[in-house]
Amino acid sequence: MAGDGVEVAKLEEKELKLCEDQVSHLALDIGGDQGDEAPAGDKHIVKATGGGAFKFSDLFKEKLGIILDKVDEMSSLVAGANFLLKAVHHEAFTYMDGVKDYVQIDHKDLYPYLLVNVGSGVSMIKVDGDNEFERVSGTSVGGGTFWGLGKLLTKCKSFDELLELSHQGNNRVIDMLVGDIYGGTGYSKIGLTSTTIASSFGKAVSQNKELEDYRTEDVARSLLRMISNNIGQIAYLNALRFGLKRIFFGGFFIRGHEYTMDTISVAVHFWSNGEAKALFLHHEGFLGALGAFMSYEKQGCTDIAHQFMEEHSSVAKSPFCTSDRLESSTHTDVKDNGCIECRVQVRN
Ligand SMILES: Nc1ncnc2c1ncn2[C@@H]1O[C@H](COP(=O)(O)OP(=O)(O)OP(=O)(O)O)[C@@H](O)[C@H]1O
Ligand SMILES: CC(C)(CO)[C@@H](O)C(=O)NCCC(=O)O
Repeated sequence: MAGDGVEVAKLEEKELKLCEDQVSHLALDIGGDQGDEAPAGDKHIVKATGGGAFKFSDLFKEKLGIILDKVDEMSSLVAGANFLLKAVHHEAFTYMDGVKDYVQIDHKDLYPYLLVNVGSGVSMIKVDGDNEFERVSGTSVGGGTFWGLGKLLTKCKSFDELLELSHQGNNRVIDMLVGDIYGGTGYSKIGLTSTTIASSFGKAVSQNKELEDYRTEDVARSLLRMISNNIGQIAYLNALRFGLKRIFFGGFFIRGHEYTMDTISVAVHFWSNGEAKALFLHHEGFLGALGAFMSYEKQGCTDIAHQFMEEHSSVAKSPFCTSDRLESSTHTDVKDNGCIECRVQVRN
């Protein structure tokens, strides 16, 4: 926490509970010592979105004297994605076979697109314009499933550890491939190569092994492939359903992890017969927070949003300008743990 700014960090729910005391310094830094029972008129208002804005509303109010001004989760995600896609030059990229290719988006040709936000669960949103969108689908098999099942199966203590394990693993040890079923060959007549996964975790059925007999690396790898594949497939089917040519994937699950992006890309490529491409967002984990922040402007409180843009953009007046400076600024603030540190001057 800096004296003149606010640091944004991602915390899991259990971490938030553990660090109530530390977080209370936030209140002191923003508003001075108001004590636990600050009078309502003196309380500070902070934009917040997602389930946490509801769930932790009382905690913030009682412990920190901060009122969470709730911004709709889907609107925030869409506003954040639209903003990034218009303002940041190197925001969207494809990822295939280890190659990251930045895609230049023509602002006039941005809509419609499918936004797939992979957090604990997955939301799929058809975006038709600046504030025009519809959540068209979702799946409960998302980042929380990977982390939750992964934790149980591998006894990992952190998400990063689980990702690292998956990086070292070989999914062929546990997944049943088409080749395993077809005696080493593929089923080319219906477009299935011998290495296509026929059944995730399917080999475990006949191998007569206990969980302990598998390497945790291989378990983590199969799990990551299963979930990423499934998300890629459902996303593509929804894009097809609405004739959308672009699918942008965001959410904290992705974390720029190569294998996750590669699997999602392969799934989209496979199901679309190579016609569609998965696009990833450089600032994928912060769409909602950014969108909530942008809502200051919608409310007519242009000062804060504009000030932010003035500090980060070469074209001061327009929050939707193309700006390499914004990009380089956020780049330098990306920390080792994947968090972006964002300092915003708060005016009294
Ligand atoms: N360091 C980390 N610790 C915990 N989870 C992480 C971490 N890094 C990435 N993740 C992934 O991010 C997911 C949570 O993402 P995010 O914070 O965007 O979602 P959420 O807001 O909890 O969920 P939802 O969007 O469904 O409301 C986790 O389930 C996990 O898969
Ligand atoms: C419930 C939300 C929107 C909360 O962010 C998210 O976790 C989600 O989209 N879950 C998937 C729910 C479903 O559509 O099956």
